[in-house]
Amino acid sequence: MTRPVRIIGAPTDYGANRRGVDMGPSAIRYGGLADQLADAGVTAIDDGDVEAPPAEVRDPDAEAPAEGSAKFLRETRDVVTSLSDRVAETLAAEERPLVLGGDHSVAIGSVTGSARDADIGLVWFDAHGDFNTPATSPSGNVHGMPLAAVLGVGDFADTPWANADGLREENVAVVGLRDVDDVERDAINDSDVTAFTMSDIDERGIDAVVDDALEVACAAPDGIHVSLDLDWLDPREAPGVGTPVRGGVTYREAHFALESVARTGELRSLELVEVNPILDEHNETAALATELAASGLGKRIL
Ligand SMILES: NC(=[NH2+])NCCC[C@H](N)C(=O)O
Ligand SMILES: [Mn+2]
Ligand SMILES: [Mn+2]
Repeated sequence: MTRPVRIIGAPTDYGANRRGVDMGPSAIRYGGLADQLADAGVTAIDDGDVEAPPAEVRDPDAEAPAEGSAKFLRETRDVVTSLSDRVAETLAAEERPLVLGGDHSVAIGSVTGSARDADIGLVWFDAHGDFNTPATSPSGNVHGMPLAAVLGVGDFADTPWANADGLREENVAVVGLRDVDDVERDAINDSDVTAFTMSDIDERGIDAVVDDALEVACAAPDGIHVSLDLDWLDPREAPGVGTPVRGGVTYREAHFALESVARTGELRSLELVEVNPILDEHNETAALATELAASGLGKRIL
């Protein structure tokens, strides 16, 4: 399946704890995305960015819920709703969306768009569970909530714009967990999502864990969405992220995982999130994101 790739930037930082991740799409483009995709042998069309006014431009008090519940949820809704449409239109045109974040809240748009009129699987590569809800979040940051949002977990059951129609917990795998909040841990354990921690990777190796994760996701009939939070990698490899956690996967483990994604032939849509160029070292995290995208889209060593 060599569908053309359509690049869609979602330059938000509403959901993050640190500013700057809204510059992620530029950093990733500047970091060599077009060249990497050419190396992967894919035709890429850059669709520019969805509209996402900087947080300063909006009135943060307008209809904002109380601090600690969900900050900038209204702004997030506006952006992810248009992103969701762009992703769905891209798929309807037989193209493959490549979404560039932005903070991880943009996944609400990518996943709802990808799961519109389709039953999809989801692989979530992340140090974090992103399984909080406005009621359980310790921070109020929506980037810690998108997986719960698309699955309609807890109070997100009453937030239809954030729920993905064609996604079931049984087809969701999270890989690389190492920083999970207490209530979030219970919610993950109570769900039908399959979660693999860094300890699972230590014990079984990246190949066994990624194989299992892909089996969970690829059981869905219409392909998989892959959401790659760059904080999945160890901060030594990916310093340019807002919520770094020690003990992440290595450079080669990450490439291997994305190469495994490409081998399934089931990749429907892909996103790269949480690249923060302000915190980065010479744009290396953005450049790494472009390389991993290429591996996911079929770039091979030989
Ligand atoms: N996409 C991310 N980087 N998420 C980090 C979430 C951190 C923490 N669990 C929170 O809810 O605030
Ligand atoms: Mn994360
Ligand atoms: Mn995340």
